[in-house]
Amino acid sequence: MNKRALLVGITGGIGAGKSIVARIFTLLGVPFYAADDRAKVLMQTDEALREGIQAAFGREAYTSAGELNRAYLAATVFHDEAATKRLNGLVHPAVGRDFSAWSEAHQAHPYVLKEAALLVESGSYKELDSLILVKSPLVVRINRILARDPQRDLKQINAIIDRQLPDEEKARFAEFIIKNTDQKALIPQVLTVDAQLRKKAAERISL
Ligand SMILES: CC(C)(COP(=O)(O)OP(=O)(O)OC[C@H]1O[C@@H](n2cnc3c(N)ncnc32)[C@H](O)[C@@H]1O)[C@@H](O)C(=O)NCCC(=O)NCCS
Ligand SMILES: Nc1ncnc2c1ncn2[C@@H]1O[C@H](COP(=O)(O)OP(=O)(O)OP(=O)(O)O)[C@@H](O)[C@H]1O
Repeated sequence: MNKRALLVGITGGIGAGKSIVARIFTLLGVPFYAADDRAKVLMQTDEALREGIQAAFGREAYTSAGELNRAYLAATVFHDEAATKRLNGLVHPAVGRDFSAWSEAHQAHPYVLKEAALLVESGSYKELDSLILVKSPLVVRINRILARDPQRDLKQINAIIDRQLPDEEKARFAEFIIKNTDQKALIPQVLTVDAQLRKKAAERISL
């Protein structure tokens, strides 16, 4: 008998709508781990990680007040594939450890959700039981990010897109696809996926 909560990933390219979809799951009572947000907290609070980031990217990676200098890091890494890889190599292991501890504390639920832009790229989807891909047309994503992130220009958004796998590649690893376009309502799609995941979790327990 396996009573462990299913580990479910939710991924998608920049601006696809992962966070908005994840918020609907949280309204259904599903525990939710926002890896991109946790990454920033860990970059701030994990001393070994801070030192690694400063050694790789210089003292400017943190402000004089000790805050993570996101604008500097974004400008430094996203236009440079090797630099992005170096940052990922420092941050992703710390996030992996943090997620393991978090998911251990939520075992009583049928399933938990881990949201991250890079679940496929980082290979961490292999440690999950299921993957949801949130998809939106590229032009819609770009316009949403231009509206959401005034600090980012089109050049930086395109650089970020270049650092991520295209949806067609990600879709090969996804069990569920949620389409976030103006043509398709999100809530019914989330309800369908939630019902299927609860069924999958219940079937595992009865095995
Ligand atoms: C470089 C940082 C500080 C820039 O912060 P900023 O607030 O400007 O951007 P934000 O984090 O909101 O990222 C914007 C979008 O870029 C994409 N993105 C973020 N990190 C990466 C990355 N390493 N590679 C490719 N795309 C990325 C995501 O779609 C994300 O939503 C930040 O993105 C970061 O710390 N990235 C490394 C951590 C990471 O890999 N996070 C993602 C998975 S855990
Ligand atoms: N269906 C929608 N209708 C209206 N606005 C939307 C819709 N989906 C997403 N948005 C808006 O588009 C922006 C991007 O969505 P969201 O932050 O959920 O994307 P994300 O995939 O989490 O992006 P990132 O990878 O950058 O974190 C947000 O401002 C969000 O409110």
